[in-house]
Amino acid sequence: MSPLQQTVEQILSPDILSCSPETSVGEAAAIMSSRGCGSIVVIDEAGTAVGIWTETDALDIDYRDPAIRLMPVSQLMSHPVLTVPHTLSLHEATALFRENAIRHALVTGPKGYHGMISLTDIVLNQGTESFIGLRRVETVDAPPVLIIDGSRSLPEAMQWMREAGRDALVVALDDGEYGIVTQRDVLRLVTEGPPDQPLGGLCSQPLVAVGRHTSLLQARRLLIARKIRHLGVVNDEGVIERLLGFSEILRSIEQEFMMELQQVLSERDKALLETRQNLLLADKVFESTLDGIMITDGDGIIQSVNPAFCRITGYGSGEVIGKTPRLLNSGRQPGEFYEYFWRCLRQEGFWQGEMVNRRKNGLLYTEHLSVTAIRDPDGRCRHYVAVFSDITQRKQAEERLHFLANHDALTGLPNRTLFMERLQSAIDRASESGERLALLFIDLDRFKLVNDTLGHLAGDELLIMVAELLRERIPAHGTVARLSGDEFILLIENVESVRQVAGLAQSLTETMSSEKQVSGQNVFVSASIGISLYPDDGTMADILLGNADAAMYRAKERGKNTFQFYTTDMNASALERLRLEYALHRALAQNEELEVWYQPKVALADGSIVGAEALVRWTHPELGPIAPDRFIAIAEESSLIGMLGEWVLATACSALRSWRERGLLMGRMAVNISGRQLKLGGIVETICRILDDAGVPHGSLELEVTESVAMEEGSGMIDVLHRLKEQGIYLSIDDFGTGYSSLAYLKRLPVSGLKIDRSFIMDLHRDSDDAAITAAIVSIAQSLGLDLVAEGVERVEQRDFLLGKGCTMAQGYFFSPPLPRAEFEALLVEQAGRRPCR
Ligand SMILES: Nc1nc2c(ncn2[C@@H]2O[C@@H]3COP(=O)(O)O[C@H]4[C@@H](O)[C@H](n5cnc6c(=O)[nH]c(N)nc65)O[C@@H]4COP(=O)(O)O[C@H]3[C@H]2O)c(=O)[nH]1
Repeated sequence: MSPLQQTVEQILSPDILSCSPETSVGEAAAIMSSRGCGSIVVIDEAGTAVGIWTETDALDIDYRDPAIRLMPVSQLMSHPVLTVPHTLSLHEATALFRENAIRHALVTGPKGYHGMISLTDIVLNQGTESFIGLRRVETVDAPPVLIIDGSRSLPEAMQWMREAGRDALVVALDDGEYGIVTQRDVLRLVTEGPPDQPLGGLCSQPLVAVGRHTSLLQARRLLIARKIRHLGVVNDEGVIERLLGFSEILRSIEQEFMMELQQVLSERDKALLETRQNLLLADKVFESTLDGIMITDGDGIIQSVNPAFCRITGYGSGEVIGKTPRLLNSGRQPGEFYEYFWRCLRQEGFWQGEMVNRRKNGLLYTEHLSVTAIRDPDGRCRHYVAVFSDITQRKQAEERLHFLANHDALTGLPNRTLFMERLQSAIDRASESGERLALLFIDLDRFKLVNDTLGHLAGDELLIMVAELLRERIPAHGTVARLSGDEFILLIENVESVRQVAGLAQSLTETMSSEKQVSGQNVFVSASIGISLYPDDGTMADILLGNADAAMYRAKERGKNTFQFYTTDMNASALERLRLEYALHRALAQNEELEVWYQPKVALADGSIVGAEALVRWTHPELGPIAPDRFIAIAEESSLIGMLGEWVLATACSALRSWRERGLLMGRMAVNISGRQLKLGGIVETICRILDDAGVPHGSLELEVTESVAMEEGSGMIDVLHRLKEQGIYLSIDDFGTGYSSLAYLKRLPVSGLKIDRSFIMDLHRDSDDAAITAAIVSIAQSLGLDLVAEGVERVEQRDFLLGKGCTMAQGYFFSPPLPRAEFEALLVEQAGRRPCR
C-alpha cells in the first residue's frame, strides 16, 4: 500500500494535550512549556474541542500586561478546530490542511477524539529519507539570518520575531559566540513575565551550526539527536548565513512531498479517466456487437445480456436475468456433452465449440460459443462470460453443400462417394460381427431407347420413378444409391441367406419389368441385377462393387431382366432354391403334389402297431420326389413352414380320426414340428384348433421336437412346450443323442418321450460305441421315467439288441417303411384282423 493510501488513524499521536476553556493563558503556556508541545486543545465540559492555542498565537500576546496571563485561554484560542475522521486517507488529509492553511487537526473516531494529526506527522511518514539524503542544506529556501545583539531584551526579540515573521533569532554574544532565541521562549514570557536579564543571559547557547554543503538528512538527524529545533548554516568562510529550523526542513520536504502528491494525484486522475473511457468503450462494444453476450454469476445465474443476445434468442433481458442458461436448452446435446463442458470450464477456465439451443419461439439455432470463467484473486469463479454467434444459416448451407456433394441431384439418392463410405463402414461392422453383406448392382435394360426416343426429360422422369421404387423396396438394413446414368446399387446388411438375397433380386426384377407411364407414354423397361456377397466374393469395397458389376454383365448376357450371383455355384443353388420355393408355394395352393405318409411305431415285444409317425411327401411333376429334409429347410427359410405344418397336421389328424372311429389305431399320431413353426405367434391355439376341428383328443397327438430346438434356451421355446403340455398334447424329443443335451435341463422339459436317433441304431450291431450309447440312452430314459422309441431299425440284430436292453418301442424299415395312407390303413386292417387292436 502506498503511504498516501494509509489512513490518518495509522499515524496519529494518541496524546491530546488539552485544557478547559477557563484555563488561564499562563497555565496553558506552562503546560505546553513543560510538555515541550507547541499547541494545546481547548475542550469544554461537554468534551467538545472548542479551540486550539499554539505558540504562534502566543506571539501576539502583550506580555507586559500582567492581567493577560490570568485571562481564560478561550479568549485567545483559534477556533473552530479542524476535525477529520480516522478513516480519512493521508492524501485527503493533506489536501484539507492545504485548503485551510493549517497544520493541526483533531482525529475523530467512533469513540470520540482519537488523537492529533499534524502536517509534520504526515510528511515524516512519507519515507522522506530518499530525497532529503540527496539534498544539501544550502538548497533549502530559508531567509538570511537575523542576528540580535545579546544586550537586547527578550520582549524586544519577540517583537522582532513577530514583525519579521520568524520563529527564531541568532543572538550575538559578547565573546564573539552565538546563541539562539526561539518562539518557544515566548511561553516563558507568558508564564513568568518579562525577565530582568538581557538576551545574552537567557538565550540557548552555543548555536549549533553546520556547513552549507551538509546534507539535509544529516541536519535532520543532528536536530533530533540534540533535541533542538534550529541550526545555523555557515558559509565557506565560517560566517553564519542563515538559520535553518526544523520547520524549514519540513517545508522543503513538504514541497517535495506536495509535488510528488501532485504527480500521484494527476496519475490517478489520468488512470481514472482512462478506465472511464475504457468502460465507456466496453459498454459500447457490449451494446453494439453482433455477437450475443451473456454474463452469469459464479452459480450460473444470468446477470446481464446484450441486445444481440435478445435478437438471437428472442428473449427480452427482463425474461432471462435471474434465470439460468438452461432456459435455452434444446435437449440436442447429451448429458456427457455438458459434463465435458463444465469440466473444461472448471479446469481450464474456458470452453469453445458449437451448441444447438432453442429460441423463445421454439425454433432451434446453432451457435458458435466461447465461455470464459472470471476468477477473483483467490481463484474463485465469480462470473462466466459467454459470447456466441448464430451460425444456423452457415450450418444449413454447409449441410446443404454436404448433401449436394454426397447425393445425386436428380433422384436425391446417395451418390457413389457416400455409397462407398457406407459400404466401407458396413464391411467394418460385418468383419466384427461375422455377418454377411450383399451388393446388388442394378442396371436398367433398354434405358437408352427411352432416352433416345422420348428425350432426356422422359429419361430423367423414369430414373426418378425407378429411384422411388428402389427406395420403397429396400429392406430395413439397406442403402440404395445411384452410381451413374441408369446404374443403381443396393447394399443389404445382416443377410440371413443367399435365398433371401435371390428372393429380393427376383422381386426387384419383377417390379422393374412392369409397364410404366413416362411422359404420357407406356414404356417397358426391365433391370439386370448382378450380386456379390461379402465375404464370399471379396472383403474390399472396390472388389465387391467390381464383382457385382461383372455379375450384372453376365445377367445382361443371359438375356437381361434377370439376376446373377458373382459366384456361379451360388447362382445354381440360389436359383434352385428359389425355384423350389415357388414350386412348393404352388403345391400348397393346389394341394395335388403333397401327401402325408405314415410309418408305424411298433411294440418290440410282438411287432404290433402302437402308433404312427406322419411324414410329408412331395412329388414334383418334373423333378419327381423331393426329400423332406430339402424342402422343409426351404419352407423354414420362407414363410411357407406355417402353412405346410398346418396342412400336414390337419391331414394326419383327419386320417387318425377315421382310424380311431373304425377302431384301427387307438395309439398316438406323431407329427414333426419345426423350431420355426413353434415360434410362430399363436401356434398353441392353431394346433388345438386343428385337433378340435378334426375331432381327435389332444392326448392322441404326439409332437416330435428335435433335440436342438427343445434345448434352445431363452427363446421362449420352453414356455410354448409347457403350454402344449398343458393342453394335454404328448411331447417327445426327436433325434435324441445328436445334440448336447444336459440331463438336468432335460429333466425340466415337459417331454414324455425320447427317440433314439437312427445314426446310433444303424451300426449298433457292429459298433461297440454305438451299442454303448444306445444302452446308456435306454437307461437314461428308464431312470427319468420317459417313453423310448428307437428309430431306423432295419435289422433283426438291432431289434434283438434293443429288446435285450429293455427298449419297448421301435420304428424302421425292419417293420415297415413310411407308407401312403391307403397302404398304412391296409396294415392296420390286417393287424385288426389278426388280433384286437391296441
Ligand atoms: N434310413 C432309414 N430311414 C428311416 C427308417 N425308418 C424311417 N426312416 C426315415 O427317418 C425319418 C424319420 O423322420 P425324422 O427323424 O423326424 O426326420 C424327418 C423330419 O425331421 C422331417 N420331416 C418329415 N416330414 C415332416 C413334416 O411333416 N414336418 C416337419 N417339420 N418335418 C418333417 O424330415 C426328416 C426326414 O424325413 P423322411 O425323409 O421322411 O425320413 C424319415 C423316415 O423315412 C429306417 O429304417 N432307415
